[in-house]
Amino acid sequence: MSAPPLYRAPKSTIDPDQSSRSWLRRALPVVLAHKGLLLTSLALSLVGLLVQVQIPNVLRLGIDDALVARTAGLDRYVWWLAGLAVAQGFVNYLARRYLLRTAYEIEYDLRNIMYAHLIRMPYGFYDRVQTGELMSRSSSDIRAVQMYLAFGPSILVQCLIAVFAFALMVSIDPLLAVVAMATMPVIALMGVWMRKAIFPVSWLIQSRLAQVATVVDEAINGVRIVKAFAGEQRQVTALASAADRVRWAYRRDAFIRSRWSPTLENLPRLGLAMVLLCGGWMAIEGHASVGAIVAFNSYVLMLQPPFRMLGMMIMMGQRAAASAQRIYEVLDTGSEIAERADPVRTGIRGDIEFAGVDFAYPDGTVALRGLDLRIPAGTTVAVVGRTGSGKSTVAKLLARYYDATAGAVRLDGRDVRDYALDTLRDQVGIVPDEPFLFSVSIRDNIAFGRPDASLAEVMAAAEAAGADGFVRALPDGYDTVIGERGYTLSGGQRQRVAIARALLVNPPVLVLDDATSAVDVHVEQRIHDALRGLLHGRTTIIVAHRLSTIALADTVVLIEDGRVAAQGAHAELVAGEPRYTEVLATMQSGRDRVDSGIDQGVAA
Ligand SMILES: Nc1ncnc2c1ncn2[C@@H]1O[C@H](COP(=O)(O)OP(=O)(O)OP(=O)(O)O)[C@@H](O)[C@H]1O
Repeated sequence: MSAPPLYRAPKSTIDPDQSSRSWLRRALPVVLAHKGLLLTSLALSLVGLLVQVQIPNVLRLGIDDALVARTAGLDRYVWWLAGLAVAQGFVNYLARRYLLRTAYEIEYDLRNIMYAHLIRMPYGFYDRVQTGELMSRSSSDIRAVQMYLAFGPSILVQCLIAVFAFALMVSIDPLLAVVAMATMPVIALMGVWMRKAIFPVSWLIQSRLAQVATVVDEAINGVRIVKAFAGEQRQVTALASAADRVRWAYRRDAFIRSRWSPTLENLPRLGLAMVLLCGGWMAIEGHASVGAIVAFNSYVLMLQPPFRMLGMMIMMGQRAAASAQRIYEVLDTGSEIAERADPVRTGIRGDIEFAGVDFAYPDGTVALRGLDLRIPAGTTVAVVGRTGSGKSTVAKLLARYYDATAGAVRLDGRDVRDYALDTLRDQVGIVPDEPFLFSVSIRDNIAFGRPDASLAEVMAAAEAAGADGFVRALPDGYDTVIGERGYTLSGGQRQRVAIARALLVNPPVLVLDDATSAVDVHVEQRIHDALRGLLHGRTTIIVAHRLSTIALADTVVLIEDGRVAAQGAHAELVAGEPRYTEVLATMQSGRDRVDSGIDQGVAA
């Protein structure tokens, strides 16, 4: 069995109780958790800047002293300039390394915070949201926020060059310094306008990218259905129309960027012309040196890259704000299935009671109406009923996938809401009719609930579930890695692996929700024989669509329209409950078509 990968928990969390705060304040803990790295990178950037702003000054002294006045040798200034350039390059390299490390640490944390939240969300949440939407919030939205959180402070530090350059220019010539920086207030104003214009488009882009992800996700996951109904062209058209909506949003974005960015970047260049005009006039009049004009020129040029980045940062900021809100929407969705403060963690015997249980799914569909049912520990009950009558819902409430709208579901006399969720789900094993398998080995699939199980235990569970024979015949036996979702196995084989998975955990309450529907009657018979031994002492609920399955149970519960219509031994119900015989007849006619009536004999 492969060793579980190491897990490093995120160093911080995003508190859901602070939804009124600005997105940046809420994200601050994630940044501050890496403040050591971030501050080192910012400090290094600052040192780089301090070195950089010295360069024009040395140039000025070189020109004025070595070229114009000839009071000093040129080589000294050349060495100084070369030394400063090398020092600046080295410091910038270090700053960038630290900055990128900060960025990826922040991304790691954000991803893990999001995933830890998603994986704990209840069934009801996943009924409502689309996978593609969640995928895009967990990937591109997180990337957008990470970029801004890590690179934003660094760009702001870079922009400090304006302050340093201004200070140095003032020390050389205050009047010329004011002229060189005259465009700065206009730049600040434009930045504010641009932010306002770009935010709605950023929001649109991110939500439309999520729509594309949803179309792709459904088409890939449903590719077998798409092909079965020759729906390829329809899917291509659906994607094209989603992609077209993204393209429209990106074009709006590009339009806004192309209108504002060049102006924002080039405004400092206007400063160049003004320096030449005023500085040139002052030099002619003898109020300024040629070296000072060259230095001012360099300073103004030096301002351009940070201001280009400032424009980018404003765009990034708006995209990050939109993305952060999309991430917070998920993080702020609380789990409706909450544990009480001091949950019960004791094991159970398996007494089950539904007392006046009403239940409606989050979309309002009423599934159970005043359901009363008692299943004593250690018994096996078959639940039958027409399709949609509420059989699977009974199982889902038992394991607290959902909570009852009214009434109570009790295990050993205690409300299921009193138990710790992991305790409850360890005690109640559910095998659904369409099991999900992971793209790992069969052994790891069976051992999913007990990763520490030995191979012998895995094989014993597989044997009981009737899976051992076909697994041994696979090329790598239990080590065979199955294709995505187990599609390289047949439906019946997948079901048997899922039964083995539940049996390995050996829960005191086992629910088989039509778990052998895709297995042929002979194999089902063998599984039942094995289960009969294993079911002993365990409370078992079998949602049954076959007479052969019902034969396993001590009692049968007939569910109609979300309530218990009748309960008793199979023979009693057949004798005295016409609704039961009606349901059996419909089950049987459906089965007959599948099994050619083979299993009628089993029930008899
Ligand atoms: N996730 C869901 N969201 C909304 N409604 C649901 C959901 N799951 C089931 N339902 C509805 O709840 C009712 C009961 O469903 P349930 O799955 O319990 O029926 P069932 O008796 O197990 O049916 P079947 O024998 O076909 O599996 C049905 O009307 C169904 O449409």
